[in-house]
Amino acid sequence: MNSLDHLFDSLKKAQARLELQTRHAKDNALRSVMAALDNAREDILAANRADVERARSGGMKEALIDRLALDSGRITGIIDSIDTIIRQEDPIQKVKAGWTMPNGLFIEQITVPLGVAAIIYESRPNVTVDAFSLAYKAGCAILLRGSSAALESNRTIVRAIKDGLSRGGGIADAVALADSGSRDEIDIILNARGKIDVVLPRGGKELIRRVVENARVPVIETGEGNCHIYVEPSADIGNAAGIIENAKLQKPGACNAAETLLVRREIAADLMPLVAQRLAGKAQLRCDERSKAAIGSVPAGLDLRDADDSDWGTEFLDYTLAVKTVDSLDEAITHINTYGTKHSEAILTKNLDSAGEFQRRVDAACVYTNASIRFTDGGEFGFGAELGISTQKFHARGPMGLEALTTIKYRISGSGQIRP
Ligand SMILES: NC(=O)C1=CN([C@@H]2O[C@H](COP(=O)(O)OP(=O)(O)OC[C@H]3O[C@@H](n4cnc5c(N)ncnc54)[C@H](OP(=O)(O)O)[C@@H]3O)[C@@H](O)[C@H]2O)C=CC1
Ligand SMILES: N[C@@H](CCC(=O)OP(=O)(O)O)C(=O)O
Repeated sequence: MNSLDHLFDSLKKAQARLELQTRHAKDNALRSVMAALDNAREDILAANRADVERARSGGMKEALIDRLALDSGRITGIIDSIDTIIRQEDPIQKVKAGWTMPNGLFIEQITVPLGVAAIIYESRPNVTVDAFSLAYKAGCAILLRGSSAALESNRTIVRAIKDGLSRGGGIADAVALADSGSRDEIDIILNARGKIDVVLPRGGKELIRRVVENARVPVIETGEGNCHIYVEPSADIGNAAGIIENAKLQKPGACNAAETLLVRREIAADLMPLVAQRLAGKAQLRCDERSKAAIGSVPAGLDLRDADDSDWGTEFLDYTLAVKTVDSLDEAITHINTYGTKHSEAILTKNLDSAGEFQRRVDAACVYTNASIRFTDGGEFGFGAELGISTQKFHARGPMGLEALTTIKYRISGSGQIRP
């Protein structure tokens, strides 16, 4: 018996009941959770302030504090995302395909919940609500293991969720928080074969390595985002500068922020001065020799450094952008396929052939033409929320919403057939 066994048991029992709930019952329970979170707003903010203070005094950098910190507006956004999930179709018991065999057997492929899920995630309190809401709607019980940096926020949020479920006729045991703050519980989760049906690690390299090397339960990996923007000679310079600024500055601590800009030689002298101007005083540029020269006179406040080779493989998660000049589309694609993490990649171009080649050859979950890679997000894709962004290829890829929490079952109806 380990410290989480009682949770595994109650989650399993709760999941068996949840799987049989109608859409109406699940949506009512989720509506009640919305109200409970709204009622708990001040408590959540107070708990979050304590987490933020602790994180700040522990030296967490500001881009990551921004991920952890809540304010009333963010709480409203979190509550609204539940409403979007409520409005989504029930993903369970959907007939995906059906056919009759020559012997009269009627075979249907129907969607069913994955079962009991566990998610290990970063210091983002919104994920606590997003992961729970998606799981509940998909008929999955969920064990939440958020970062110890967000412990107080998560405890308060999960208390409110359970309260909402109880008041709304839902199944409060379908959600649990692993809250010892110790990483020992992660090892217990990874070994919970037969108790946990799937583990979703959502975080950086070290977490993913530990999970992949030690898990005895099925895993859907998410991964770090070393994401690129590649600008072709035909790109609209004004649009390109706006997209680069957005992809770097809008949320630099997010996995879908841009880390390296690849600029084609022919456009470097036009684009780089504009990029330098837009990022001066806001981000550090780490340029190779040619992109540095293309900036010309350095605008006031620009933090300009020389790039070194280790920058191409670095996810800065900060106000830092590496810049490299490339001579061809092929060089850009090769660079991305060498250093990228198969997350989100963009080409900015008016040339449809280049766009097509980029989208076919770049090996990533999300490939964009002429848009910011910051859109890689379940909410932005219309899923209401996300469990994370899968950067591997099995079961789910890219932002994972309700469908990622389902699998299929074959339902076969006969009239006495036996196999000859
Ligand atoms: N693709 C995607 O969907 C996402 C990717 N990311 C990536 O995650 C990274 C940023 O997240 P970050 O804040 O660093 O989160 P971390 O990877 O540091 O932490 C995430 C969770 O994993 C735990 N953890 C971290 N390292 C280990 C380890 N070695 N063994 C066991 N558990 C561990 C943490 O526990 P604790 O802190 O409590 O010890 C926390 O609960 C970036 O690389 C980003 O790109 C982030 C979110 C989504
Ligand atoms: N999809 C999210 C980013 C994914 C995510 O959570 O990343 P991270 O900020 O690294 O924890 C968003 O667009 O904000």
